[in-house]
Formats: sequence, structure tokens, C-alpha cells
Amino acid sequence: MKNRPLRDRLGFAVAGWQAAWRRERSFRTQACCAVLAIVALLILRPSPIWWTLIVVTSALVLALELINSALEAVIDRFHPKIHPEIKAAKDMLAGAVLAISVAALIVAVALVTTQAPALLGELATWQ
Ligand SMILES: Nc1ncnc2c1ncn2[C@@H]1O[C@H](COP(=O)(O)OP(=O)(O)OP(=O)(O)O)[C@@H](O)[C@H]1O
Repeated sequence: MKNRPLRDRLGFAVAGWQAAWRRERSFRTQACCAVLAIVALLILRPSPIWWTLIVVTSALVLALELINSALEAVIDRFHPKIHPEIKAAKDMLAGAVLAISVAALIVAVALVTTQAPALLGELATWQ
């Protein structure tokens, strides 16, 4: 199974996104938020640093949610019973997703509050 061609490996990665989309409501919500963030970038047309910040934080949220979902799936497969250690592990994974999600939200609020006034000013001069 190791060292498969790039096309195969890309296929596995896309299959991973599809599985997360099908199985995880959190992933669907976060993917929709990422799309909204890209739409906001297209409307606000900020400087490249904002594009970088939004794209990197959105990708981090999605990547961490994928890792969280993958680890939960493995945990549930090998230890489906209730256990305090599993609770701690899953809660820590959820905490990791929450940490990056809060950071992404702060970046999104900063983008809108700093860039929207310029766009509104631009629109006002057109009238
Ligand atoms: N086997 C278990 N033993 C003890 N507690 C558990 C166990 N499985 C889940 N929990 C508790 O339930 C919470 C939710 O776990 P679950 O596996 O349902 O994740 P989820 O709702 O899919 O979360 P996420 O949205 O992060 O994917 C965990 O954070 C943990 O506190």
C-alpha cells in the first residue's frame, strides 16, 4: 500500500474529505464557513496578507477537524465502551478544534471590521 502514485494518493485524500462531509456535521459547518470566508474575501478584496490569514486559518480548522474525526473513528473502532481516558482524549481533541476555531473567528471579525468601512466608502462615492 505504500508509495502509491500521486493520483491514487490524491484520490485517498479526496475520499477522506468526502467521508468527513458525509459523517461529520461539524466538518460540514466548518466547510460552509470557509466558503463564506472566501466569498467575503472576493467582496472585500483586501490585501494579500488577509487572503493568507483567512486561507491558512480556514485550512487549519478543516485539517484539525479531519484529524479529530479520524482519531475519534479509530478510538470508537478499537474501544467502543465508555472510559474516562477516552473521554479525556476526545475532549482534548474537541479543545484543539475549538482553539483554532476561535482564532479563525477573531481573524474573520478583524477582516470585516477593518476592511468593510473602505468598501462602504467606495460604494458611497459611486452614488
Ligand atoms: N467512549 C467514550 N467514553 C467516555 N466519554 C466519551 C466516549 N465517547 C464520547 N465521549 C464523550 O462524548 C463527547 C462527544 O463524543 P463524540 O464521539 O460523540 O464526538 P462528536 O460529538 O462526534 O464530536 P465532534 O463534533 O468533536 O466530532 C466526547 O468529547 C466525550 O466527552
